[in-house]
Amino acid sequence: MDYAVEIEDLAFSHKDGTRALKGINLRIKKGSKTAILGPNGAGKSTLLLHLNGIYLPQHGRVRVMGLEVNRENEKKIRQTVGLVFQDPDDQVFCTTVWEDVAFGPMNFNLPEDEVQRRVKQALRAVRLEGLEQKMPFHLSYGQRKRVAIAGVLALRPEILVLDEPHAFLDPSSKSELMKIMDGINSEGRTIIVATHDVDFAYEWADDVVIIKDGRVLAQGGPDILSEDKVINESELEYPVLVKLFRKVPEIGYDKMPQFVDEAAELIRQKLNQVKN
Ligand SMILES: Nc1ncnc2c1ncn2[C@@H]1O[C@H](COP(=O)(O)OP(=O)(O)OP(=O)(O)O)[C@@H](O)[C@H]1O
Repeated sequence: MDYAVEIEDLAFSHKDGTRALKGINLRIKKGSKTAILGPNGAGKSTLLLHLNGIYLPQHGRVRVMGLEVNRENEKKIRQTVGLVFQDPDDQVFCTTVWEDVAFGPMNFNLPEDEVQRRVKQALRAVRLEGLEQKMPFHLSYGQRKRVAIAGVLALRPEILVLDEPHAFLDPSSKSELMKIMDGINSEGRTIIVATHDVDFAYEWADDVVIIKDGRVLAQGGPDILSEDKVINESELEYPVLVKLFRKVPEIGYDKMPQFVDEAAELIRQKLNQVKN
């Protein structure tokens, strides 16, 4: 099995002494869509910041695409792993949208025509064409978030890491972002998302990692989000579909539905049985 991320016994304390990570062991499959879930303060952001070397391991090790995360590999790591912060205002700072998205590729000294090509493609991917000359400051929050994503996409990272990409986005921007992420994943890139949104994780991810109190509590397919033990220990909630189907066990199902269409089909089958 090929892994995009391999973490062994990672521990990390912040400068004020807060022990944010207390021995994380985790492997994330290459090409997967992985959701990292956990309550506030669980250590998700601290973990993500280790994936592109913003934080370096104080104890244990982190490898991305086989590369050890350490100071010597810093430049390669930043090219391999693109990190989109929770708040776009921590990331978007240039005078125009175009300059902002071009900033990363220019910093890697790519030729001018290659920079132009990448910026154009990244802006197309996040559907921000036509806003190239706007000041990011004059855009909406959701649009600034997409500028931040485009800036990372323009670096063509093999692993894309997003911290709470849905925070403060309206429902249509959320589903648009989901399509953008799926498009990037279909090119074979690994996508890792930290989120509080269990419904999103249940529907979108093919691997779910639950972090609590600086440790990995559980990892597996999205169906782990229907397990009592996992939900009780993690302080998360069941996804809405799971909540609904747990209340009507008489519908009868072999496997808890993961998608609305699947759930609708089960209900339809049950109604037909009743009618006949
Ligand atoms: N820069 C920092 N300095 C000191 N403590 C920090 C810092 N950043 C995070 N922490 C602490 O480390 C722990 C883990 O925080 P982290 O932000 O990684 O959690 P999280 O799971 O991302 O939380 P949330 O879901 O609320 O964003 C928390 O106790 C937090 O207060």
